[in-house]
Amino acid sequence: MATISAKSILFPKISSSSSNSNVSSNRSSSSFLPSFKPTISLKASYSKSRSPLPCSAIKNGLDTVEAKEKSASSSGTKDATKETKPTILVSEKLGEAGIKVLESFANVDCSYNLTPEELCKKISNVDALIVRSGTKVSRQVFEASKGRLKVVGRAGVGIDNVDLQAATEFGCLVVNAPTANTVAAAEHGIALLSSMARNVAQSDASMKAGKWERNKYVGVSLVGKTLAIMGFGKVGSEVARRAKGLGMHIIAHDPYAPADRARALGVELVSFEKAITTADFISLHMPLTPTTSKVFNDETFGKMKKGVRIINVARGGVIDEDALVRALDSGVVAQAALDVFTVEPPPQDSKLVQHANVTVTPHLGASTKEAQEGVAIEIAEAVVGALNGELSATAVNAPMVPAEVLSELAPYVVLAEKLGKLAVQLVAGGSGIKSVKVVYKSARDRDDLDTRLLRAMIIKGIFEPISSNFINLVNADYTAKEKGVRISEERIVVDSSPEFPVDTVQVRIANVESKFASAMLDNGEICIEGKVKGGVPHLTCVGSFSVDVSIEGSLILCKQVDQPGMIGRVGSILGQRNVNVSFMSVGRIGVRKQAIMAIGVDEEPDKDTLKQIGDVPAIEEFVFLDL
Ligand SMILES: NC(=O)c1ccc[n+]([C@@H]2O[C@H](COP(=O)([O-])OP(=O)(O)OC[C@H]3O[C@@H](n4cnc5c(N)ncnc54)[C@H](O)[C@@H]3O)[C@@H](O)[C@H]2O)c1
Ligand SMILES: O=C(O)[C@H](O)COP(=O)(O)O
Repeated sequence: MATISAKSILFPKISSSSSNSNVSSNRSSSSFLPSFKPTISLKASYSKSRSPLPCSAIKNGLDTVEAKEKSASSSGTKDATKETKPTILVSEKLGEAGIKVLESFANVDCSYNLTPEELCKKISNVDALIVRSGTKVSRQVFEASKGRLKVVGRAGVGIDNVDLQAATEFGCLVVNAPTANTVAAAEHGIALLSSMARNVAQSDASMKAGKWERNKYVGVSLVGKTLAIMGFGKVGSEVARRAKGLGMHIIAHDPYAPADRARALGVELVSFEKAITTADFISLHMPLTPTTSKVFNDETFGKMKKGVRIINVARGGVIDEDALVRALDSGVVAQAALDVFTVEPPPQDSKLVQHANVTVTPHLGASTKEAQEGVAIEIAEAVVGALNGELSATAVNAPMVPAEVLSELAPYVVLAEKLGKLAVQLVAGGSGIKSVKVVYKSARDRDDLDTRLLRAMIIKGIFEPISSNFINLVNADYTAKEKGVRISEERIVVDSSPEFPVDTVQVRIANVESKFASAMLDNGEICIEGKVKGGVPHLTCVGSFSVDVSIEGSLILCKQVDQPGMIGRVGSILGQRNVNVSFMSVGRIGVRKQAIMAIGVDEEPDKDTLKQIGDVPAIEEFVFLDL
């Protein structure tokens, strides 16, 4: 059985050597990969010899550990437990419960208020980084990590402070904690809505200044007023639910929200135009993206009802803050209540913050004890899971693959990587790969096969041996694109058992020369095909020759004229050189015609041995493939 875990789709597993380190491993084996039993123990630390993924990220990690071990042992201070654990940097305050989860698995470095330079300095020594909204995880951070940083955990929802493009390019998974602070943010939105309408903050300040200004702070009622929710996602829906209880009429604008969810809450989904022109109150709950940046500006404020009131617990950047000051000064916007700002903290002399009709809080939406504990546990489990190689349900820059799909595809994932690795070794040096086609034959409907994992693993198999990059599900497509290689896929429905997701997988590489001409089809493509038999990946076709060998160890492919004694001849050359043969298979186009002999070997034969095989007169060509 091939020694690779489906978990390595994401990362080589890092696990703690402490006794409770298997908490998340157990979770992963039972809930994430329920039926797949990897040959690497879930409790084992990864090691160089076992690692199925020779990659810079692994090497960096190992080098660090090994270097530490060397220096520690020479100084007599070796602490094996500490050295074998991954390191997680927490750069902003995280709930205690989350820290405990992290500490049971990793060395945890809680260093708050780091400057960008300090963060870049630390980052090359950590495997994961956990942030809230106050840490900018820029491209420089990923560059400075030199491939060691594998996961960024955002303890909250908004990931606008993380450079996702850079994370993806560096193969770093970004996960967030999208649900635990929803209610807290919604409650804060309602708190701002009510306190703004009744001038709570202003009148509080006035009284504390010794005044009693009952006429100045007459408020407005909420009942019967129209509230427009901009962004009808998790927080927006919860704000709607609560505002309905206050007797408000709720409309919402969200280009992506399902109408039935809105209907179920008695909310009418409307256009942006209708929302901003008819609302008495506008509450913002969309993410900050290039499309939503400064979407509230002079033009859009100009269309609003005079005296509109605005609440923002989403992101400061969705409002053009200078335009809001102008709209407040002109009275178009009567009041604003803001929890978030374009720059946080905003400058002390900010006209917006100082405006008499503005209520502000310092980004407190998620700051309840309950939400912070929840977020901390949610992100800690996601980060530990990701370091364990699991695909996170809250991955932001990788496809989320349901556990049952992953479990079913696990043996095919191994097959896919091996086929990629095999195919690329058949390409003659100097032939630039431009196009790879993957053909999946399956008895299932075309739509009933999620090929993202398989495609990623084929890309990994092809490119990892010929690049210094560590390739995983996060960056596989990006890597292929960056290298200018077009990956296309074709699914062919065949008459076989629908019990298995895939019957065969073919990898075809066009417009290249091959080291082994027999691997080419008449159309000039290198083509190899494999299938899973009894859970083990098998090579079933090379060019137009059928073979049947399990893909493990290394392989010698020989093209010969089919004749008696060939297996014995090659077998005895290998035997004399003490190279153990694990299997042999001959595929031929007809009796005594062209044939391909596939020989599995446990050791790599030396050059002389390979030359002796090549010198056998009936052998026309041969190639040694390292799997
Ligand atoms: N102040 C805080 O402490 C705090 C706390 C939690 C969340 N937030 C912020 O609140 C926002 C919403 O969080 P969420 O958990 O509800 O996220 P969510 O992803 O569940 O909801 C966001 C919604 O916005 C919609 N959307 C996207 N583009 C839009 C557009 N152009 N116009 C209108 N709607 C659009 C999406 O379809 C989605 O339904 C995020 O920006 C998040 O960072 C702030
Ligand atoms: O997007 C979020 O989750 C909120 O803005 C919370 O941010 P915080 O973790 O910095 O409080």
